[in-house]
Amino acid sequence: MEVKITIENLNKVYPNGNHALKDVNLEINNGMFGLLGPNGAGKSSLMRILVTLMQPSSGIVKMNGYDLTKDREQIRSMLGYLPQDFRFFSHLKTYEFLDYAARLAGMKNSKERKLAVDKMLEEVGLFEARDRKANNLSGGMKRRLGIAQALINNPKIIIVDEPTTGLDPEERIRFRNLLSTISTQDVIIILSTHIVGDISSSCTDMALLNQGGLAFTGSPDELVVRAEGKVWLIQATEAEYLEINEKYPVISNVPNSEGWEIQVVADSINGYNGHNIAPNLEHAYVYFMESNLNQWTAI
Ligand SMILES: Nc1ncnc2c1ncn2[C@@H]1O[C@H](COP(=O)(O)OP(=O)(O)OP(=O)(O)O)[C@@H](O)[C@H]1O
Repeated sequence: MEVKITIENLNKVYPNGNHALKDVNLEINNGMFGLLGPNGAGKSSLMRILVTLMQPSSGIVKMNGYDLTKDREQIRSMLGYLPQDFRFFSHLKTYEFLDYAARLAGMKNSKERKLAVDKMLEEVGLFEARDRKANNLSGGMKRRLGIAQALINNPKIIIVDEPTTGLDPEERIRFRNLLSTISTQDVIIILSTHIVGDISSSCTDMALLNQGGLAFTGSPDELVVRAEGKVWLIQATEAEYLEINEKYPVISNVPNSEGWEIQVVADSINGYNGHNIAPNLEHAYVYFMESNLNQWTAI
């Protein structure tokens, strides 16, 4: 079944006057959707509104036709949420914790619950660890238990806030692959992150938030296209390198026999010995962040 979220003219102004979301318009369909932006961009504010933990100041959000502010019961039954600072009760074992989450989600029949908990533990690769204290699991395992509790109620919309922060690369990849697998099951997964790599490898669509405003929506590939002709590979002497470092955002620097081979993101590199190379999403993100926002006309 198709799932759909529409967000119209969404604003959030905190009581102290902080305007955290400014006229956000967005449509999200089945699959994995990446919400990318630097710290303070408004990602968590948007997530908290979507999971009904916070009211918007104005605007309309609909999920499969249900209105976020009027149909809270229906909306909540569709949602699974993994917050950024997810914690466990220290005394619970892994399966006890998931059983508890299942009860909270309204699964009353204990036999059915046990089946669902075991199945979910298998799915997230924690069945072997089911008797371990949840608190003693590794960082990656804790995140996987976090996603398990978000999924136990078969939600149609799964919202995951900064899920890979603090994970080592192997755990990060494993977690991303898990989300990718889930995203094929007729659900929407919204993944909020400031880590570009989380988006490029797994999301079909994305949005870029900056200072509360939506600066880009589309596929990661469409964002990359915007940086075409803006990424340069320069062969520089030591003195040039220092100069270039002052002028442009340097993406990478590799020493070689003639000095440095440097990647920079810039509209042009007057006078230096360099040529354009194909951009990737990280380049595009840096280009976007460094450019004047006016060049990136809001959609
Ligand atoms: N409870 C609050 N009261 C006042 N201002 C807030 C509150 N929560 C967030 N803000 C402000 O709103 C803006 C957006 O914050 P938000 O946490 O949504 O951004 P974010 O993109 O999730 O960043 P981070 O990754 O750092 O959490 C920031 O300027 C922040 O200081």
